[in-house]
Order: sequence, then structure tokens, then C-alpha cells
Amino acid sequence: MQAKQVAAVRAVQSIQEGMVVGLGTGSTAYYAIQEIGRRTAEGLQIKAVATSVQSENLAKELGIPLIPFAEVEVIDVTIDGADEVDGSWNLIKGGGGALLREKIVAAASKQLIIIVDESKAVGQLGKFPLPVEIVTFASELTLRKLEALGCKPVIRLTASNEPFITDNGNYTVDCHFDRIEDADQLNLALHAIPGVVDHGLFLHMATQVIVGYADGSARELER
Ligand SMILES: O=C[C@H](O)[C@H](O)[C@H](O)COP(=O)(O)O
Repeated sequence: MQAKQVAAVRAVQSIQEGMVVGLGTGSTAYYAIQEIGRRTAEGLQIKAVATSVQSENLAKELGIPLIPFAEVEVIDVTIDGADEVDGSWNLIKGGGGALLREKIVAAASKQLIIIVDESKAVGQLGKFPLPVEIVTFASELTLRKLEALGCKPVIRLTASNEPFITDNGNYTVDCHFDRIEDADQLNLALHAIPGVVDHGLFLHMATQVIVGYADGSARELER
């Protein structure tokens, strides 16, 4: 088993009968959804909500029962990946373009278990460009406001060089900071820009971080 899968399988052990489960997005969350599919095929009764169209489609293929958000009061546990995690369990997410739905689901979850391989555990956030979801209207103005925060903002493109459009119909801007000195302050500054819908800093949200290693082991990251 590769590192991402080991972390995913460990995290899925936390899911119990009857729970409402949030399905993350990305190559690590993929393994968690596969494992949830395996357990539901064996008879585990859960209900799930997805953080992206991609994860929703995977869940459908695997026969994982999905419920509409209108029926969700609380999500017991969400298992999701991250692009960076620091020693305080603060995260950068959104490398896969799903940060907005991921943050909505994470904020509604009693537990948020983050699964990563060891390359994602960092001393300080910011080497990974911070994804920011913005509305397409007047995007040039929003880019200038982002630049004024001290980063190089780049609109994410698809392989065919078109702007990448999120599941919510917005752009994703990758903000190159190199290092983020004060994530709480940056969170406030980003939310103060009108064209910004949300951003990939997930602060004080994770309740557990599981790191998978190339030797096939998985360990909880201590805080
Ligand atoms: O938008 C995508 C998500 O935040 C992903 O969970 C994150 O980018 C990590 O993805 P991966 O597990 O593929 O590295």
C-alpha cells in the first residue's frame, strides 16, 4: 500500500455504523472513498455527502448512499486530504479546485480527519501556492487586490489553457506567497476582498491528522 492509501485506510476505521460521512476530494481522499465503498459493500450502513462532483461520481460508482444537503443536520466525520499541514494542524487545501465545498462540509462536521503523505507535513505554510476561489466578474480587480497582499496571483488554467472553472462556476487563483507568516491575519484580509468567495487556508478546523509513510506505516501527527 502506498503512503496516501495507508493514511486513508487508517482514517476510515473511525467511521461507525449510522454515521453521516463527508467525502473529501483529491488523490488521497480517493483512497478513503474506495475504502468506504469496500466497507459499505460489506454491510456498513452510513450516509454520505460529497465535496465535489468528482467525489460524488466516485461514490455513486461504488454504491455509497448519498444524501442531499437539505437532509443533513450534522456531519459526524469528514475525511479529506490537504496540500500542506503545519504543526498546529492548520492547512492549505484547494490544489484540486474543491476548496469551497470542502470548507462548507468541514465547517459542518464534528470531526475533520486530514489524511496526507509525509511530503505534505511542513514547518510553515505557504510554499504551496494558496488557492483562492474568486468570482469571474471583474477578476482583474480582484487579482490586483490579491497582489497587494504580497503574493503573485495566477489564475489557474486547464491543460487546454482555458481558465479552470470550479464546480461553483468560479475561477481559482493560485497565490504564490513562498511563506505565510500570519495565517489568521491573511484569512481576514482575504475575506475583506469582495470578489473572493473563499480560500484554501483551513485554520483551527482539523480534529486529527494522519500521515502515511512510504514504509507502509501511518501515524497521527502530534500537535
Ligand atoms: O481541492 C482539493 C483538495 O483540497 C485536496 O484535498 C488537496 O488538494 C489534496 O489533494 P491530493 O490528496 O490529491 O494531494
